Amino acid sequence: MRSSPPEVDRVAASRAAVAARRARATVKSAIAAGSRSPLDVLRAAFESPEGVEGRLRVTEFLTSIPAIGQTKTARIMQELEISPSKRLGGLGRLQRRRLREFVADWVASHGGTGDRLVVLAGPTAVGKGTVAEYIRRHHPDVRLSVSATTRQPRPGEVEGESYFFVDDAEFDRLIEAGELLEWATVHNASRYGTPRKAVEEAIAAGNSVLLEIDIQGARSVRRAAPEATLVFLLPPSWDELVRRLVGRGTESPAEQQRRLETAKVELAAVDEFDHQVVNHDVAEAAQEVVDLMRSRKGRR
Ligand SMILES: Nc1nc2c(ncn2[C@@H]2O[C@H](COP(=O)(O)OP(=O)(O)O)[C@@H](O)[C@H]2O)c(=O)[nH]1
Ligand SMILES: Nc1ncnc2c1ncn2[C@@H]1O[C@H](COP(=O)(O)OP(=O)(O)O)[C@@H](O)[C@H]1O
Repeated sequence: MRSSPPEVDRVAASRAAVAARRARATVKSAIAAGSRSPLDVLRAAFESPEGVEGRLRVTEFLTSIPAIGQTKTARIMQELEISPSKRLGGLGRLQRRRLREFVADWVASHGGTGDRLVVLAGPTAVGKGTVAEYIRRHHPDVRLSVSATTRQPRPGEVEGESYFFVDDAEFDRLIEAGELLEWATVHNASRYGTPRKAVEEAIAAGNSVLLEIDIQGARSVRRAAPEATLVFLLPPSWDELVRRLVGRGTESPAEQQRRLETAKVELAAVDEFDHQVVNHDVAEAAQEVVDLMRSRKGRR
């Protein structure tokens, strides 16, 4: 005999589903923030397949691990021969073993001492902004530094998200007070600088921070923080760089010409950098940068 009308059952079931989703989100954030080891989550999932951890999809679990994005997850799933719909609790014995071995290797080679401060620089229009934006959207564990600038906001740009827009007097004050980790005048136009405090606080809290700045700024960071990792974003070819600059259509032909002259000089700086990433495809370049943020073996 029913003890409650069907609507009550439905409400209770949907409440339970929301609670279960929340619980899974909590586990994922804990993995992403590094406060819970992925191996510990696997152990819990295999012990009680119907528990929160056991109900996590393998894809959700993998993408929660810092430096594993969607592209890499798809590749791992294929290698481990696990279908994308599988939950951790629903894996067979062989799949469990393969996944555990994979995660143990990953933790051993990526855990703990990842490179915390990473600079992404490169010539004009190579795609720095595009790759940084992709990382912001797909890798929420990576903190992107928000620069201060004296340039005017463009339509759609948000104060404190795109930049901190300040006037010349305030920028002078920031420099004098030592509040900038580095700063530079970019494209002979406006001044841009990295607020020091936000970077230091994020690193102290155990987060990785990415600075998308120009090449002069990258050199200043190297002086101020020698432990930082410098990544140079390269275009697939010179012609493609020209196409991207022209295609973006945000500069006049004269300004484009000037920037291309600067780009030639900047490309010569590539050897000063720890790593080079070619921006063929935005998602792949972003994944490479994120991987470098964690790899201990990556440094030259
Ligand atoms: N040194 C330095 N360069 C920055 C900083 N923030 C942005 N930049 C660089 O300033 C340049 C101009 O950026 P932006 O005004 O967004 O214009 P866009 O590159 O033409 O879209 C880019 O090369 C950025 O990498 C910063 O804090 N410090
Ligand atoms: N991998 C890519 N393939 C094709 N076009 C790209 C790629 N990355 C960026 N772009 C395009 O190139 C132009 C310049 O990119 P942008 O991010 O503004 O460069 P930067 O910040 O280095 O000056 C933009 O129009 C952008 O959409």
